[in-house]
Amino acid sequence: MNIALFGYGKMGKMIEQIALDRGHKIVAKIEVDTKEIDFSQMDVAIDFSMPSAAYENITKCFEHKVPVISGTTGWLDKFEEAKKICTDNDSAFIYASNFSLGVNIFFELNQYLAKMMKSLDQYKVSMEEIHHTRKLDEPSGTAITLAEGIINNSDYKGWKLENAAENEIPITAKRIGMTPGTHSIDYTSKVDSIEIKHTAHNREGFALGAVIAAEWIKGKKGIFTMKDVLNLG
Ligand SMILES: NC(=O)C1=CN([C@@H]2O[C@H](COP(=O)(O)OP(=O)(O)OC[C@H]3O[C@@H](n4cnc5c(N)ncnc54)[C@H](OP(=O)(O)O)[C@@H]3O)[C@@H](O)[C@H]2O)C=CC1
Ligand SMILES: O=C(O)C1=N[C@H](C(=O)O)C[C@H](O)C1
Repeated sequence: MNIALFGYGKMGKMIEQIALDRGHKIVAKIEVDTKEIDFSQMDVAIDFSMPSAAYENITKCFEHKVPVISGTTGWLDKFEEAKKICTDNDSAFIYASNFSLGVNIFFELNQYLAKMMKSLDQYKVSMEEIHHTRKLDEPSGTAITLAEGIINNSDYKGWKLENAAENEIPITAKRIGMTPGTHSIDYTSKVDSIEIKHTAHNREGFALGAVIAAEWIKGKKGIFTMKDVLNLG
């Protein structure tokens, strides 16, 4: 399969390696806002660029009917517009705040736990995410997905990084060294705590998930999620 990489930083380089190992060809590596891009050879585009660049990269691909796997976080204020452009152009799209198998299982576990805790008012939820110091956005896209998973299955109405109200999930974002990505959710009562946690040991899981998603989406049309790709029920 011919893959185009939009963004050739930490993730782009790791995706390239995994894609080559799995027998794919990299037909473009786009690092800046290039005007002259040849879309004709691309079976699938994978965007791991920057919050400020993702929307334009993704929608340009849709206009050329190239399916997109989008891992860039921090641009979701334009997500609905991007989905519309995908549909209008009969293209295909998967956005995931986290492409790793482990985190996608963790997303399911988080929702299950939120349902169980919904009626237990004695427990208060909080979340912590830790990433490397080069990360541009906070909280992480993964933390936002986790918060949405709780909000959709409980009486919590939103999330906040600071000064969360009683019905909002407080999220703490820490930036420490080279940390690839650690997310934990804590329910605390006066007598005990329940914590679930996912720790990425490196970026390989994210990159492999993105390549698997690219393989899965080739030839499809529409908007999908990693739950479709991984058959997680
Ligand atoms: N969904 C997931 O599973 C994961 C998502 N991410 C997200 O992916 C994104 C990238 O992460 P990471 O690779 O670590 O970041 P890096 O900063 O290492 O790489 C980003 C790259 O994008 C390049 N870039 C800048 N402008 C553009 C543009 N207009 N078009 C294309 N590329 C451009 C940068 O070039 P230059 O340096 O020259 O500016 C840089 O090489 C982040 O948003 C991160 O949060 C990361 C890991 C997993
Ligand atoms: O920027 C990163 O590094 C990561 N970003 C994603 C996020 O914002 O959740 C996924 C992963 O945690 C690594």
